[in-house]
Amino acid sequence: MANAAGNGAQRVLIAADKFKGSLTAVQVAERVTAGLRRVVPGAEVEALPVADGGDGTVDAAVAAGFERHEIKAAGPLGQEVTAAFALRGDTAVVEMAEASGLQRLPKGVFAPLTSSTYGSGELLRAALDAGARTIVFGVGGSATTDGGAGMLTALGARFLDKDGEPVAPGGGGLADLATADLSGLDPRLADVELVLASDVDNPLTGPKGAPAVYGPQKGASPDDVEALDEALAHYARVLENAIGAKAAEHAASPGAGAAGGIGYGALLVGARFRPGIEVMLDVLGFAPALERATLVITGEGSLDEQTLHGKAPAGVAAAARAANKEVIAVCGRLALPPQALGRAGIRRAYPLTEIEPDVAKCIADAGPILERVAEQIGRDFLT
Ligand SMILES: Nc1ncnc2c1ncn2[C@@H]1O[C@H](COP(=O)(O)OP(=O)(O)OP(=O)(O)O)[C@@H](O)[C@H]1O
Ligand SMILES: O=C(O)[C@H](O)CO
Repeated sequence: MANAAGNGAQRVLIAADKFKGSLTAVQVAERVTAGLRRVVPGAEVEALPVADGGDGTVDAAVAAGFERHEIKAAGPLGQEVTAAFALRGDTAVVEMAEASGLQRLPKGVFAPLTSSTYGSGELLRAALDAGARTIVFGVGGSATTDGGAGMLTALGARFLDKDGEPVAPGGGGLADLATADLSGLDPRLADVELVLASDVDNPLTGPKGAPAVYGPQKGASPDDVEALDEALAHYARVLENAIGAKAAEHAASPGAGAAGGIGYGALLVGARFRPGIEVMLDVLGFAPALERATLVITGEGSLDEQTLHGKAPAGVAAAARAANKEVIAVCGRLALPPQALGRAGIRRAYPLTEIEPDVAKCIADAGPILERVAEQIGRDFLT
């Protein structure tokens, strides 16, 4: 294939997300760089691992120069976990999945009714303690469906049952909620810019709400989904009694249903919703890197229908297309036809399965196979 630059002087920007389950975004960038350099030893390559607010977001920020801060926080089941946030100057990147993500559950365990976001609130508090004035709150990949009640509790809110006792952790416990009191919320929240960097734009409840759409991936049965939907709707009504109509407006807003409704909790404390990949591209310094590039390589584990709905490669491709830069993609598996890729601004995708048809092998041996894929890209675009 002809080199798009026509003179062998491509400047490549690798801006890919992780291959979930096989490679981190940093490893994807390293392997692609290694493969390209094997074909063109002096290739100009810049790596900018990306994330969409879900798991991997703190790692991407750290790769872009943020400092990693670790704290002990509550995991989804209340167990102690080590969770990190990222800080640069007075901007923090807090990833809810660090404390409350699916990967924080013991292997094979799901707890759709009882998982709590308390640890995410502890992470936000730690970011405030560290002096953050802007907090990018990346959400997605959660184990939880508690409407952010755990997070708000860690930040000073009180959620009580009819006997004045705290309700049980998790979305299930919200069915017993009688009163909500937000008066004790950390006052520093009023002074920070809080950005809800969300992977999805669902409302809190209803057919497109958090329990119905994302409950099943957290192990919720149809009965659990119904119970969670009712509990979250009840929670929103109790909050409406406590703070007025804006509670109901937030529940219906885009992103309220992100990460089991933690989006709703974040909106209640003044967060502004933005698509996660857009926020992260800003935070990571994508625009200046894009300006330097002539060819962009994006990607993720599975390029599929979901990718087109605001996932990292779609966000990267949209920004690159707007800047008139050529975009190709690497992925583990490819489930999109060339026309759909084209519409998303991706000229060509290179799945690992083109080299190794056995998906299990592609996952087990992802790094070396990705290097071979990158060698092919080097031959197609850099020589
Ligand atoms: N090395 C690989 N080879 C083949 N398929 C892979 C490989 N790594 C990951 N996958 C596929 O990609 C899926 C993960 O997809 P992906 O990395 O796009 O994350 P996701 O589930 O869309 O979540 P997120 O929104 O966090 O990116 C895996 O379940 C698997 O099917
Ligand atoms: O965590 C979740 O529920 C999904 O990633 C959607 O935000």
